[in-house]
Amino acid sequence: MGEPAGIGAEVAAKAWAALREIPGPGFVFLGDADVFDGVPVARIETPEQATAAFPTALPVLHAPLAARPRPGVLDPANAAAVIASIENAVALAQAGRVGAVVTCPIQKSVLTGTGFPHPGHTEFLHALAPVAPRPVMMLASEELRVVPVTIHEALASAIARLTPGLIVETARITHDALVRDFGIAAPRLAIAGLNPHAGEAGTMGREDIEIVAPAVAELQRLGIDARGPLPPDTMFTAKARPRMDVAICLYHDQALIPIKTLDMDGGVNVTLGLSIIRTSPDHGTALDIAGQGLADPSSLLAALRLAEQLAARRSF
Ligand SMILES: NC(=O)C1=CN([C@@H]2O[C@H](COP(=O)(O)OP(=O)(O)OC[C@H]3O[C@@H](n4cnc5c(N)ncnc54)[C@H](O)[C@@H]3O)[C@@H](O)[C@H]2O)C=CC1
Ligand SMILES: NCC(=O)COP(=O)(O)O
Repeated sequence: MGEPAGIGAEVAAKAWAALREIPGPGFVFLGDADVFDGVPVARIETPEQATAAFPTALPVLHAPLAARPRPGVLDPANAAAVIASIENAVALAQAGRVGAVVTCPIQKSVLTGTGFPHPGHTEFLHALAPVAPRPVMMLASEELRVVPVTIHEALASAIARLTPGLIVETARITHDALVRDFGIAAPRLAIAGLNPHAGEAGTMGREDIEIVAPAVAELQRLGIDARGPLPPDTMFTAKARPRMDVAICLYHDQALIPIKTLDMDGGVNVTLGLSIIRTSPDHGTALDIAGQGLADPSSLLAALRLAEQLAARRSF
């Protein structure tokens, strides 16, 4: 469902309209059926009914919101329903009743404002369905995959928390997921440096020498094809991108700026290190355009396509 005041329901309805006549499993919306205006909705009782309903109506497992949503106007009264829809989706995936969870964007500050302890889906989903020791966020598009080692935290604390161990653990989880879920036999990892020019031999910061380089050495010792620390300003160029299967970046924006700049429409957020499959569009709640019919469903469609491919690989 995502944030009810955002564009989640609009892109879900547009994605349904785009997919309804295409053979495939379809999807079921977990949330309030009454948020859809001018869209045929099928209130189904079980997720198993979704595929049959999909060609004629948007299947919804109805769970009412506490307050009627107003586009662009956040209401903490609906936070519990937003959280419950994520929990319910995960429970259905854990029970094998759906192949994957595709989340619509949440307004993180609203949830944390009500005492929700997780900074984003990624951390919450890992608390619900962990496999690896930590959650890993990957954003993937046709021409680039990126992973931020630190995720939803202030830049100062992200830098303070960097250790060789954290980089190695994140890179190993990423490597294993690329092998298992993406079918890449020997993934090539490009590890970003932290400082300008990857520290310029220590003259612009010691972190690249003391934290990143030892992590790269350890990954190489483990037999992983890892290179770095690479100067962050040139590692994403058109010539450099084909030389990597994933860029391991050190903080959120180092990873997300290049991929969103290159392909905001085709980018998909995938959580690694879970027992279930989870994808999501790369964009947020877009409160500034909510309720105006302007929201582009491309990234949600890409997230649905990738979820289907990953589920097929795990033989759902
Ligand atoms: N997976 C998730 O739950 C995510 C949630 N968010 C949350 O979304 C909220 C807003 O974040 P922002 O940084 O403002 O990013 P945003 O992606 O919501 O919006 C940035 C700009 O892109 C436009 N935009 C976004 N998606 C669009 C679409 N599908 N079609 C047309 N235009 C679109 C918006 O109108 C806005 O001008 C924050 O609370 C953030 O935490 C952000 C990213 C992912
Ligand atoms: N900017 C990406 C993002 O915030 C996605 O977070 P999550 O809610 O998927 O963990």
